[in-house]
Amino acid sequence: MCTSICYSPSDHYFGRNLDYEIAYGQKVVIVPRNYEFEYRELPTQKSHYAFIGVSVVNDDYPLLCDAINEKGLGIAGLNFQGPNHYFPKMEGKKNITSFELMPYLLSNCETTDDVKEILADASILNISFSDNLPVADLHWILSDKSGKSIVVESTKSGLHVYDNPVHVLTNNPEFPDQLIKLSDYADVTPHNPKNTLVPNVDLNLYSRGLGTHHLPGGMDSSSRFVKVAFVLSHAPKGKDEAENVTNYFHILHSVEQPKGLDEVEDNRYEYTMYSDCMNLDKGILYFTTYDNNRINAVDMHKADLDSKDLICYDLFKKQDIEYMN
Ligand SMILES: C[C@H](CCC(=O)NCCS(=O)(=O)O)[C@H]1CC[C@H]2[C@@H]3[C@H](O)C[C@@H]4C[C@H](O)CC[C@]4(C)[C@H]3C[C@H](O)[C@]12C
Repeated sequence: MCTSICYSPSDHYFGRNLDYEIAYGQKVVIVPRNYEFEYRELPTQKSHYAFIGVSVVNDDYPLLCDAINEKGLGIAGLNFQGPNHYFPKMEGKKNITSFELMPYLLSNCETTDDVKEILADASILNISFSDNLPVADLHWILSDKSGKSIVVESTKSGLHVYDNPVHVLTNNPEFPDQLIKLSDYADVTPHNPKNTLVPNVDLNLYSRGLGTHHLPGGMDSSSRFVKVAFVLSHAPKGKDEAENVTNYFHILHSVEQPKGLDEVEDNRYEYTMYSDCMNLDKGILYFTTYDNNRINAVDMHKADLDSKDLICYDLFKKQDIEYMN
């Protein structure tokens, strides 16, 4: 399972929990403006907007998991196995493979409105990056620094772009169905509940937090969608960058998966491998990993963004405990 959010207290903070059981050797990667992109069915691009994200690098190609560009547009790919459907090459359409979608949009768009325009005549092409890598069944959340979010899904009925008023995405089912399920929890509240059950009886509200009694807590996609939408929508605004980044990670970590709870096959468990937080306004990527709770950061504007070569930083680190005595 994975969860992605955009939190907008003043600046806009975008990112995700990547929950899975297979490590692909992801790194933090900066793709500078003059790194050349060759597409399968679109013209080669010698220069474009720069971006930063988490990526697998294969044959010097950035296979992105999530990233933001220098104009403040963010995108993350989350598993969507089942409803997902990609297409063979279609005449009269922009044919974009699933692994090209992120670099193509980040290279060419500043806002989610630009993305809607560019995808109006697009189709996702069913081609893998190489014979030894499977096609990833994904849907995508995109957010921009004006505070808008959208979701892109390719299903048998075609390519769909939905406005995302809750700024949250998890996995199945399709996005409109996830939104509908929020109604089942419309009365969940941070306040202690009013007794409307037996108003004539003086109930002993025996605990704090009873307004969240019905909030789901499962690892499944729908439960995480509802829980993180609630946590995000009630999150406080911090007074500075450090406070906002701290708030952001508390929101995402409210739906993180510890090892041992989500068995995907005998004795093999999905867990939250990393969580990232990308400031869309400042171009800084913050991250924590399963084994390292410290918040690490990479600022894209401190790198040479006019370079032609990928710039990589380690993502997975050892635990870093500050012993006090
Ligand atoms: C597994 C990741 C999604 C995490 C997620 O949504 N988990 C929920 C699982 S489930 O619903 O409960 O089954 C996805 C997100 C981005 C994906 C990667 C990116 O698409 C980049 C390449 C694309 C290649 O085709 C496959 C390797 C790959 C490196 C992908 C591996 C894997 O599919 C990733 C890492």
